[in-house]
Amino acid sequence: MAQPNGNQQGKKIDFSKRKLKELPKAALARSDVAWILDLHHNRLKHVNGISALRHLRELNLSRNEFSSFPQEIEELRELRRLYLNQNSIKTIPEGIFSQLVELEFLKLSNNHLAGIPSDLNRCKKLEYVSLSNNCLKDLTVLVGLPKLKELFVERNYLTKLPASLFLDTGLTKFKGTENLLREPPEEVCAGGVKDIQRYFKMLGSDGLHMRRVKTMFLGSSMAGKSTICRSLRKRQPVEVALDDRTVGIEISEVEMGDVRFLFWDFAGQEEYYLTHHVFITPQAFVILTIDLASYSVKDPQSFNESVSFWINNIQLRVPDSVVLLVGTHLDQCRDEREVQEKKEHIEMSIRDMLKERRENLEQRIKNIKEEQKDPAVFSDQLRDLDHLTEYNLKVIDLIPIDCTKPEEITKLQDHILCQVQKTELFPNIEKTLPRRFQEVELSIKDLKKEEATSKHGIWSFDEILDNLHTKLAELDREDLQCILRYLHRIGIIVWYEEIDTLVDTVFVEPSFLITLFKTIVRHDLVKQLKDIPRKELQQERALEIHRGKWINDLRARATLHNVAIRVLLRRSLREHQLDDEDLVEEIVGTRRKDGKVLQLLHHFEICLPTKLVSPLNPEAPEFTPNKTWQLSDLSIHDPKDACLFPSYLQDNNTVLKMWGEDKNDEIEVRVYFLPEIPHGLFHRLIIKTCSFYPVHWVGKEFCLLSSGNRLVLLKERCGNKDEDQFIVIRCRRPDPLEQDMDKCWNMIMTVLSKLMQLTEQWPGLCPYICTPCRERGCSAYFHWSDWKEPYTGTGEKELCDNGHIHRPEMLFPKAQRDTKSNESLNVALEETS
Ligand SMILES: Nc1nc2c(ncn2[C@@H]2O[C@H](COP(=O)(O)OP(=O)(O)OP(=O)(O)O)[C@@H](O)[C@H]2O)c(=O)[nH]1
Repeated sequence: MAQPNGNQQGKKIDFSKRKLKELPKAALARSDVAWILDLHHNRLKHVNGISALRHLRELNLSRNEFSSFPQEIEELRELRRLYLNQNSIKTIPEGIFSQLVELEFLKLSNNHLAGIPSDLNRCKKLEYVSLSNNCLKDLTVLVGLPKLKELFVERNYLTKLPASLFLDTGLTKFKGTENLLREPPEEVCAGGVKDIQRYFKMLGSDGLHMRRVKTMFLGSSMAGKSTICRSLRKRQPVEVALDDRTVGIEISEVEMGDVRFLFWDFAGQEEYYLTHHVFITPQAFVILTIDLASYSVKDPQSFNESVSFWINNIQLRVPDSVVLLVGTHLDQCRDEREVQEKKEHIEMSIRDMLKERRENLEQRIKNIKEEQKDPAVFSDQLRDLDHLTEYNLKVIDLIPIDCTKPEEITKLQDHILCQVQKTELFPNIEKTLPRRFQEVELSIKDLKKEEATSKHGIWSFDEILDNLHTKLAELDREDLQCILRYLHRIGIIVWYEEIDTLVDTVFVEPSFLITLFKTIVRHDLVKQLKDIPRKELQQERALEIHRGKWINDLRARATLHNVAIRVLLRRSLREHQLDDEDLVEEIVGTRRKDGKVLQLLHHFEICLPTKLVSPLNPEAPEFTPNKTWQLSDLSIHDPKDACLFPSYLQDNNTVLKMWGEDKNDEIEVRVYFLPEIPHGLFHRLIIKTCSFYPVHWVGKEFCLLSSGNRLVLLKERCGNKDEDQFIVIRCRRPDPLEQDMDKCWNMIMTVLSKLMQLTEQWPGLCPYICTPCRERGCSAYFHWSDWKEPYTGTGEKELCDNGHIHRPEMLFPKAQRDTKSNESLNVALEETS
C-alpha cells in the first residue's frame, strides 16, 4: 500500500510526486485528523472517496490530469485552501462553490476554463484567487467578494475589467497582462491596483474611444525606413539625403483615417542594435523595410541580413507582433518579374523560417514526452514550450513600393490603414480612456513648444504638475503619476520612475534623450573622439594626450573615459544649441556625479562603471600585518573613472591568457538557445556578472570571473546559421584534488541565475540547459529538467548514454539535491521569482 512521504505530522498527509492514478487508501485512513492533503505532481483524473476527509482544510491537486472539476470536493465543507492549478479543467459546474463557504485561497491557473460558475460569489471569505492562463472573457462573478485581496488573471481573453472589482474594495494585488484589454488598457493595468482605481475614478461615464498604434520601423541601414516614415507624415515623397543616417530612433505622430500612429523609426546600423531592444515594446505594429533593388534571391546572406535577422529579433523580443513587409526601391528593379520573384522568395523564406521554428519546438516537446521518466519533473518545461508554440508572429505579405512617387505613398498609407482595421490582426486597437488622459496629453504637447525647454523637453515632475494645475485645477499628484505612467508605456514620453535619481525627471521629447544615448553608443565613436576640437577638450580639463589615451583604451579595452563621455555629450548639447550650464551639468554630469545619460546607460546595462587601474582583489589580505581587509563603504562609493562597453570589445586575448587550456576536471554547464542568442544578450550578461564579481577579465565572446581563488569562464558560441548557439559556463577549482564542489557550483548557479533572469526579457526565447559528458570526444549530455527544481537522482554515480561514469557532483549542483544548502541559489531564485 502506498505510504505517505517523509514524516507526517498527523495533520498533514503528503502523497506528492508519486505517479498516483488513484487516491491511496492510506490517505483516507486518518480522516478524523487530516487537515492538509498534498497530492500535487501525480496522475490523478479523479479523487473518488475524498469526501471522507471531512475536516480537510487544505487540498493540493495541482499538476495532475483532471479534465473535469472533481465534484466530490463539494463535500469538504471546511476547506480553506484549494489548489487545482496545472490541470486541464474546462468547466466547473454550478453548485460546488456554494458549499465551500470557508474557502480563502483558490488556485485554478493553467487550465482551460472559459467561465467561472456564478456561485463562486458565495465564497465570501476568499482572499486569494488565481485564474491566470485560462480562456476567461469576463470577471463580473468576482465582484462583491468582500475579502478579496489578491487576484491574478494574466493570459486570458479579457477585454474589459469591471470597475466595481477595484473601486472601494480591499484588492491590493492584481495582475492582468497578456489579455486583450481595452478598458482599462494593458498599459494602465501594468501600473497595478492603484493605477486601475485612478483610471476608473477618472473614467466616469464619458470615456473616450481612441484608436492608436505604436508603429516600429525596422530593417537594415539604407532600406528606406526614414523615407517611408517621413513621406507618410508629409503625405508625399520625401527624399532623405544619403548621408542623413538615422542616429538612434526618430519618433513622430501621424494621424491617418481615424487611427493615430506613433512612428518609431529605428536606425538600421548594427552598432545601434544594442539599445534598440529597450525600446522595442509589445503590442506594436512592425514595418519591416527591405530594399528590393539590392536584395538577391541567389545570395542567402541577403535574406539573412535584410530579413531573417530582423524576423528573429522580433520573434524573440515581441513574439506576438504583427509584421508588415514593405519592399522599397521598386523603381530601381529591372521589371515586374524581378519584383515578383523577390517578393515570393522573401515571403516563402519567412514562412519556412516560422515553420521550422514551430517544428523544432514541437519536436522538443515530443522528445521530452518520449524520454520522460517522470512527467511531473518536466511539466514546467513542457508548459513553457507549449506557451512558446502559442506565440504566433503574424507576417503580412510584402507590398512593393517606389518611395519617389506620391501615388505609391498613398497606396502604402491605404494598405497600412486597411491592415490595422482587421480585428484578427489588431483585436484591441481601440482603447477607452478617461477624458483627463487626453487633456494631460494635449497639455504635454503644449509643453514641448515652450521656448525655454523646447530643445530638450526635460521637465521635473513638479514643474509639469504646476503647469497642468493652471489648466486642470483638480488634477492631483497621483492622477498625474497614473497618466504619466500610461504615456510612458505607450511611448509618448519617457519617465523612468524606477531609477531613484530620475524619478523627478520627465522627458517629454523622448527622441532627444535617445539622441543623447546615441552620442555614446554609435558606430563611429573613434572618429567622434578624433573630431573633438582642442578647445572643447580643455573645457573638461583634458589635453591632447588624454584624447590619445581615450582612443587607445577604447580600442584595446572597450572602455570609454568618463571625461570623454562628458566632452562628447557637451558637444552634442551644443549642437542642439543648449548652453544652460545647470541643465548641461545635469545631463552630462561632473567629476563627482554621473549625469542622467550615464545613469540611464547603467540602468539598461549597456555599460559597466569601472576603474582604469587594475582592480584590487577584495578578498586578498590587506598589506598591514595582523589587520584583516575591510570591505569598507569606500569600495562601493569609490568614483569610477570610465565605463566598459562590451559591445566595443575586439578580441579575447586577455581572457584566454588568464584561463589557459580547458581541463577535463572542470565543471561545465551549457545553455542552448532556440532559435539563436539574441543580439546583445551576452554583452548584458557580461555587465550583470562583472558587476557581481569585481575581479574579472572580458573579451568579445569570453568573460572570466574570479571569486577567491576560483575562476568561472563564460563563453558565447554563435557558430554559423546551421549550428546550435549556446553559452558555456565553466568553473575551475584551484586544486584538482579538492573534492568539495559546492563553491564551484555556487558560482555557476549565480551566473546561471543572472542569465535566466536576462532571458526573461526575450519572451520568444527557448533556453535548454545541460551538462555535457566530461569524457573527451564524447557527445553525450545530461539534461537539466529545470534549473530551479532539485535534482532527484540519488545514485553514487551517473552514466552517460555512451557509458562514461561520473560523480553526480560533477554534473549537477548539490543545491539541486538540497536547495537549502546553497545560499547563492536561494538568492538567485528570489531574484528571478
Ligand atoms: N530611388 C529610390 N530611392 C529610395 C527609395 N526608398 C528610399 N530611397 C533612398 O534610399 C536612401 C536610404 O533611405 P533611408 O530612408 O534613409 O534609409 P533608412 O532605412 O532609414 O536608413 P538608416 O537611417 O541607416 O537606418 C535615401 O537616399 C532614400 O532617399 C525608393 O523607393 N526609391
